[in-house]
Amino acid sequence: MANKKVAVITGSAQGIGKELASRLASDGFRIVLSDVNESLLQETANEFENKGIEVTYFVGDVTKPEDQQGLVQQAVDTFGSVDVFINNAGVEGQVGPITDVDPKSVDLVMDINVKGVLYGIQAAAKQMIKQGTGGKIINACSIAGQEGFEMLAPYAASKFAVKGLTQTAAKELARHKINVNAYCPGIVGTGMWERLDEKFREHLGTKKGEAFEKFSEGIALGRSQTPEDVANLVSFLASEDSNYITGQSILTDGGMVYR
Ligand SMILES: NC(=O)C1=CN([C@@H]2O[C@H](COP(=O)(O)OP(=O)(O)OC[C@H]3O[C@@H](n4cnc5c(N)ncnc54)[C@H](O)[C@@H]3O)[C@@H](O)[C@H]2O)C=CC1
Ligand SMILES: CC(=O)C(C)=O
Repeated sequence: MANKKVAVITGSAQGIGKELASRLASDGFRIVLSDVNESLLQETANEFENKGIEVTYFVGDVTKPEDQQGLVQQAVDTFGSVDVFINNAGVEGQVGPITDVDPKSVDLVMDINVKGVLYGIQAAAKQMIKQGTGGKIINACSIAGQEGFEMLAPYAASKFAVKGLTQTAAKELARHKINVNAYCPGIVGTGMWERLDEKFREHLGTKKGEAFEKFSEGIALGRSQTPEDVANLVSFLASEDSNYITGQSILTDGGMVYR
C-alpha cells in the first residue's frame, strides 16, 4: 500500500486551520500542526493524538524563514515528506479609516499575511522539488483579497498580495507538478471575527455581535460560514481531483463577492 501523504498546516492551533487539519486527517493525511501559540498548539496536538490521528507539531512563527524551514524539516523527519502545505496563519490587524492606518499595524499584517505566505511557499516548494513527486501549496486569501473592504485597508492589501503570490508561484512551480491555489472565505465565526467585532465596535459604536451580524446579512445563502465550509474547498484543493487547477484564488463565501 502507498504511504499516506503528509499535510502541513500553519496557524492550526485553532479556528479555520484546526478544522482544515481535522478534515485532512479524515481524508487520510498524516498531519503536521504549527502555530506561534505554543500552549494552544500542544492542546490541539493532544486532542488529535487522543483521536488516533497521526500527528506531530512544530512551534513556529511564519514571519521567520528559519521557522518555516524548521517546520518542513520536522515534517520530513517525522513522516518522510511534505505533500500538501497550507499557508493558513493570518491576522486581521487594525480596523479603521485609511487616513488613520498606523505603520506598525501595516508592518504586522504584511509580515504575517504576506511574508509568512511567501516564506511558507519557499520552504514547501524547495522540499517538494527535492522529492520530485509534485505537491499542493494552498494559501489563505479572503473575500477581502477579491474586493477592498472599508476599514480593513492593510488586511485587504495583504490578501490581494496573497492572490499575486499564488499566481506567481503557480506559474513558476507548474513544471515541478506543484499546484498553488488559494481559498477565499467570507465571514467565518472564529477568534478572528471575535476580535474584528470588538474592533468594529470601537469605531462604529455597534453592540457585541452586531458587526458580525451586519456582515453576515449580506450573504446570499443566508448564514455565516463555518470552518467546515472552508475545509470542504481545501479538502478538494489538497486532493487529486484538483490536479488540473492552479493559480486560482477560489471564493467560498455563501454568495457575497462575485467574480
Ligand atoms: N475568520 C474569517 O472570517 C476569515 C479568515 N480568513 C483567513 O483564514 C486564516 C485563518 O483565520 P482564522 O482561523 O479565522 O483566524 P484565528 O485568529 O482564529 O487563527 C489564526 C491562527 O494563526 C496563528 N498565528 C497568528 N500569527 C502567527 C504567526 N506569526 N505564526 C504562526 N501562527 C500564527 C494564531 O496563533 C492562530 O492560532 C487567516 O489567514 C485569515 O486571514 C479569510 C477570510 C475570512
Ligand atoms: C476576516 C475577513 O477575511 C474578512 C472580513 O473579509
